Amino acid sequence: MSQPRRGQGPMLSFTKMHGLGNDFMVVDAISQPFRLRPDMIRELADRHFGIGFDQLLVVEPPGLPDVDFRYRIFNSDGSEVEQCGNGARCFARFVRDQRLTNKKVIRVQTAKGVIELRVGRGGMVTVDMGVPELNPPAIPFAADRRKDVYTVEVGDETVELSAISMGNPHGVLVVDDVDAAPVGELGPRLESHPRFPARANIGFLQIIDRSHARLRVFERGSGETMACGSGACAAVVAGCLRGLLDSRVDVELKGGHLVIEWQGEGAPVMMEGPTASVFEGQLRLPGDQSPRRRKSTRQGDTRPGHNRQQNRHRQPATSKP
Ligand SMILES: N[C@H](CCC[C@H](N)C(=O)O)C(=O)O
Repeated sequence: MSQPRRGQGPMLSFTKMHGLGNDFMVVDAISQPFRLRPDMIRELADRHFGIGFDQLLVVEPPGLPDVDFRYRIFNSDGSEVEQCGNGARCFARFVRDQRLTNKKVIRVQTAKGVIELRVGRGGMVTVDMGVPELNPPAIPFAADRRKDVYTVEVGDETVELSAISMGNPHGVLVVDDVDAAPVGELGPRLESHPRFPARANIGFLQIIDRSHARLRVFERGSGETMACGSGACAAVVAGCLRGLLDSRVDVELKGGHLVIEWQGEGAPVMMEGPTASVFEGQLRLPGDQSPRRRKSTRQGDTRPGHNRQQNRHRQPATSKP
């Protein structure tokens, strides 16, 4: 890991937050200029040489008439993605803490649509995560037709998983014991499996009873996290599709509990959980904000989830000045 370049650019204010230990650097890009290339995001995400976070969340002015903010999400590998459930709850708390709004029902535009955040008491936030997408091409997942459970070859193994999009792609396996689940071995192999052309978040779901479950998630672009909000939503959808869960489920993750509700196909998934604001900080951005010339001229796909390490030529994560 190269040492972070000494900053010569402007100071950037940020807030460190988390939802059940899924942690975020949150930036108000409305009140301050903000440009970060994927390589800079990776440096800041590093838990030894940088700030350390699973995702960077960016608050931008709305791009649609009936929306309060635009919500951009970057994984620790620098890839920009479509959804972050734990991040959405922290986003709602952040924009109120920073006095960017005093609304208690906040509509935000993500890369894949509009979600609604409802601020409750004591840092609790409920998010309408939208209607889950089950049609393979829209997930995206390679399959000749839609099924509740797919059989996927992984090396010389065969696994059964559900494929669901919550705006971002998820694969969900049902296991007997999450503590014994091969998250570290199978997670990365499925995250980058060819049947998930935009990669995927991989959930390992243990059913306790019809209204209680345990879950671990190997996240796309960040590895295993303490919690994954969109992953909990996808897991409950998978459990319901398999006839294993009822419509309201307490999901226990490593970092704590989320309550997920889904009334069935065509209905949105509702997620309720806590938020925490840990500290505020400032950093001096590197002065060199122009896109860096790289030896490899490989042009990567700039769609969410496609920005892998070797693709350095994405447009920097910028907000309109
Ligand atoms: N790694 C995810 C984004 C963050 C999702 C997670 N932190 C959540 O709470 O939903 C992806 O690449 O789609």
